[in-house]
Amino acid sequence: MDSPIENYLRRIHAELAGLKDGKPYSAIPAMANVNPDCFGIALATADGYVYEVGDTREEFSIQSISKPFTYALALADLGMEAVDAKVDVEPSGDSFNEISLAEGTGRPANAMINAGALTATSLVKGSGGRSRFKRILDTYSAFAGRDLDVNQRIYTSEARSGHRNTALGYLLRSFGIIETDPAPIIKDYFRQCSVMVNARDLALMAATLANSGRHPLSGDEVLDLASVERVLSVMTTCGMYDDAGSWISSVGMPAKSGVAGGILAVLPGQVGLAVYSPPLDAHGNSVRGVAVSQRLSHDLGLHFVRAARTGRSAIRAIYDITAAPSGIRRTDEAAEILAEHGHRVQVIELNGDLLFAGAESMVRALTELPDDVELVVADLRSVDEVSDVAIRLIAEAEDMLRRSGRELAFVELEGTVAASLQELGRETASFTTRSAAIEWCENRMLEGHGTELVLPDTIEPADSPALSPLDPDDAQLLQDMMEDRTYDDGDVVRRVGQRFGGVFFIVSGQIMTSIPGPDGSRVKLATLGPGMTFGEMAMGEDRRQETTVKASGPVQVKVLTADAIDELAEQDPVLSMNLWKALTQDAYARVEQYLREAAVRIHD
Ligand SMILES: NC(=O)CC[C@H](N)C(=O)O
Repeated sequence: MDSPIENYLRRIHAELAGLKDGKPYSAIPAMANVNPDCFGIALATADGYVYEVGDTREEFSIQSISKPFTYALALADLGMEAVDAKVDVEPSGDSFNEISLAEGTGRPANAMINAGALTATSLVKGSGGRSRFKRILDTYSAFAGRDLDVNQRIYTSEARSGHRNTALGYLLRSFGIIETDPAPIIKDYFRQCSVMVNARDLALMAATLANSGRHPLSGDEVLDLASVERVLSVMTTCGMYDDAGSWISSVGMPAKSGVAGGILAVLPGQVGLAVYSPPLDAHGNSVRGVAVSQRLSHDLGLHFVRAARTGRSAIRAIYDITAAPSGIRRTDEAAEILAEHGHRVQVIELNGDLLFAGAESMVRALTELPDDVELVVADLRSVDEVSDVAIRLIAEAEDMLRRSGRELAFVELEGTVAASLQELGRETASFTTRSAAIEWCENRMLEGHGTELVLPDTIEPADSPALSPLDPDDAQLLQDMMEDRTYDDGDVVRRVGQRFGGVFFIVSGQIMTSIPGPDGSRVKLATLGPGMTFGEMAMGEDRRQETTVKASGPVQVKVLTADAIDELAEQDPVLSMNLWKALTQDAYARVEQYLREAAVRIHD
C-alpha cells in the first residue's frame, strides 16, 4: 500500500543508507561475514499493522535483544521479589560484557548486561516436559508470532569463543547468584543469543510489549501487564548499556540492542520499532539503528514525554436532552414539561482511552455541572480502554453526585463500566443506546416535575390522542370494528414497500420505526408507545409503507383494517371523513416530529 508512513520510512531509509560509520561485530567468528549495507526498518502498530522498508526479512541472530524476553519469562515464572533477589534493576553505566557484580552480594546491576542476562537465564527452569531452553525459545516465538529457531553455526562459534561469558557464569556461581552448575546455563545463554530473527519479527515482539503483553496479530496474552511494566522500565534505563542516557534523551523509548545489528524500541500503547543494520558504534549499538530511532522519535513525536500528551481530554461533547430527545411520542403536556426541565439532564459523550488523564477530564466535567442538573448520561460507546484507575475515579464521582441527590447513567455496548462499578458496590443504570438512556431520564423528569404525566402502560384506541377529536361514542364504535393482534420482541410488523394494511393503534408495548441506512445498516427513526398509531401514511393507491416497523418487546395493537375502512366509508361517510381528518391532523404533527427527531436520531 502506498501509504504516507511507508513513503516517509522509504525517505529515511534512503537518507540513512548513506551512513557508513561503524563496523560489524567480529568477536564471534561466525558473525563476521555479514553485508554491512544490509538495512531494514519495520514499524508495527499496537493493533498489528506492520510497515516494512528495506531488508526487513533478512535473518540475523537476536543476540542481546533476547535478554528482555528471557527476563520476562523469569519474572512471569518466579515473580519480581524472587528475581530481584538475584538481579537488580539499576543502570550500570558499563558496557554489555563488563565483568561487574555488586560489591558483597555479587548481584548483577540489571538483566540487560551479560552478568544479569546469565542470571535471568539461570532462573528459568524446565517444566511440563520442556527443557529450560525450549521454554525460552517458545517464549520468543510467542512474542514474534511465528516459530523461531537457533542458528547452530553461530551457537557453536560463540560457545567456543565466549570465554568472558563463561568466566562471568562461574563468577556468578561463586557468589551463589547461580546456584547450580553454570555450564548448561552458559550454553543456554549462548543458544538464546543465536536464535534467528528478522526486523519484522522484532517489530512485532516490540509491539506485543507495546500492547501490554498481548500479541497484536494472534491476540495471545504472552506476558502479564506487571511483567511488561518491569521489562520496559529496565529496558528504558539499561537497554542501551553505557549509551542509555544519550538514548533516552534523544529517542525516549524503552529499547534493546544486539551486536548482530538489531535494535528494538517500544512506545507503550502505540508502536514497536525495529531496525537491522550490522555496523556497530563503540557501545555495540547499530549505527543506522540509532540514527533511524532518533529521526523517527523526532519526526513522529514518539518520545515518551511527547507521546504522554495524547492523554488529553476524553470529552467529545456535553449537551442537555432538549438537544437530543428520546424519540418517544409524548402528549403535549409531557413535551412542555420536558422542554422546561430538559436542561436538568446532561449527556457527556466521551471517546478514546479512559486512563488517568481521560478519566480526570470526565470527573472534572461532572464536578463542574450546574447545581440544577439532576441526571447525567455518560455515553461511552466511543471509549476504547477504561483503566482500573478510571473506574475508581468514576466510582468516587458517582458517590459525589449521589450525595447531592443526582444520578449517573451509562450508555455502553457491553455494560463493562456499570459491571465494574457494581463490583465496587455502586448500582448504576446502563443502556445500550442513547435514546433508551434519554427515555429513562425523560420519564424520571416527568415523574419528578410532571406528576402523572408519564404515559400509562395501556391505552385503548378510543382513548388515544389520534381519536381525541372524535365524539367518544364514535371513537368507541371505531374501536369495536378493530382486530386484536399481538407481536413478540423483534417481530417485524410492517415492511418497507408493503401496501396499506390499515391503521394500527398501539394498546401496549413499544414499536420502533427505521429506514434503510448506508451499507445495509438501519437508521432508527422513532419509538412509538401506547396510544400512538402507525400505518396510516401508506393509505392511497400509489403509496407504500416507507418505514420498517418492529416490535421492541411484547406489543398489543388493534387494527382498523383496510376492509373495515372501506366498509365504514360506505356505511357512515361522515364518520369516515371525521376519522381521516383526525388522523391527518395527528399525522402532520407526527411527520414534523419524525423529521426533527430523525435529524437527531441519525447518529444514535
Ligand atoms: N550486546 C550483545 O548483543 C552481546 C551478545 C553476545 N552474545 C554476548 O553475550 O556478548
